[in-house]
Amino acid sequence: MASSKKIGVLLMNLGTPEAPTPEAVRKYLKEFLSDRRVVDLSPILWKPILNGIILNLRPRKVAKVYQQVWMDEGSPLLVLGNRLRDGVQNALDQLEDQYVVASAMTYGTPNVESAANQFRREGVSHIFVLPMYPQFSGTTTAAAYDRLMNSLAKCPDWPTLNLYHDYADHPLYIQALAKSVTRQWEAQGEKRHLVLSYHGIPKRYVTNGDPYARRCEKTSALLATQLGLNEDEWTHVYQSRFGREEWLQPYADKTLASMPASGLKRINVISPAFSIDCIETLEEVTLELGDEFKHNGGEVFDYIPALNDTSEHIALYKDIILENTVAWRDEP
Ligand SMILES: C=CC1=C(C)c2cc3[nH]c(cc4nc(cc5[nH]c(cc1n2)c(C)c5CCC(=O)O)C(CCC(=O)O)=C4C)c(C)c3C=C
Ligand SMILES: [Fe+2]
Ligand SMILES: [Fe+2]
Repeated sequence: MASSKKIGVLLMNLGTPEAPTPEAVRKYLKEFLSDRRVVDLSPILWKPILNGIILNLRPRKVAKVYQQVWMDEGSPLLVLGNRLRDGVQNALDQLEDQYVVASAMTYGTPNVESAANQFRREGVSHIFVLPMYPQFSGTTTAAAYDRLMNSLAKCPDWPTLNLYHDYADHPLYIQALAKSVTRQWEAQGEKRHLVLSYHGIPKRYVTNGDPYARRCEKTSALLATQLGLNEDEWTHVYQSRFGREEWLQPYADKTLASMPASGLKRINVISPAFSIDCIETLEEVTLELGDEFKHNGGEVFDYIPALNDTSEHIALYKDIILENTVAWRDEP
């Protein structure tokens, strides 16, 4: 007999400003950049830099960038993330009426408290938490879990929880990325050198034990194998450097600037660390890195979109969810 137990699925992502305005961006950056998982410097050192310099200069500049990518319904990270959430809910509903899929951001809204209220209303007793980061990092996945635990710290009773680690090497994730690449190659009528550009983190974090770089390298190697690429047909880089210390290398901007001189003038760029397109992919990769490449002699640059709400992405999330909740489904 089918169980009547309700299982919650909590999709967690980073967070995004509520509006493309300097005020909203300031509020967002203040919360995000005050998290010591993200910037681990001593608050005595970091607070004056954050409050005195960054939060005075960056919001106006970054708000203009958000204005360039903003959608009618809101920030791309939120809008496209909601579409994926709805797609996953529909896919699960076709199997059984047992799952409630909600999304929450680590910073800003919707937050874990609003998701918890939805779960409570729907009688959810078991929650599978799926951070939307394919490669685990303390700066993202663990920060999401810190946020969840802080919320639960005030709770006298807990749901049963299953916290997912990551899916950097999940076969359906690699297949979904490969499908995106081949779809792009078919549409453009040629196969090009493939740049895999990941969001960076400070190199020191990896030296101190963050597995992120290792997980990114794993994804790249598996995708290259899946696509049958030789070593000289793909390049692994890190983008989004922030601040003065050394971040993971090779840097995307420097690498792309040097490619045309070595004969690589027609490229595709994919950003596997982003499950959903956002300011970092729509502006930093598509516009900034594209310009950098072309200013240095590059001829053709095309970004391959994130998996967003494609059927392959929905199938991947559905598979992860079903596999990790199988024991709960059959409980009386
Ligand atoms: C300052 C340190 C930062 C670390 C470490 C970092 C890690 C990290 N971030 C993502 C995913 C996203 N980052 C996004 C935006 C963003 N990231 C940083 C800084 C760090 N990220 C900043 C300051 C910003 C805001 C924009 C800016 O001011 O430049 C986003 C997009 C949010 C959006 O609204 O669109 C995502 C997603 C990963 C995966 C990661 C490490 C693994
Ligand atoms: Fe970031
Ligand atoms: Fe950036």
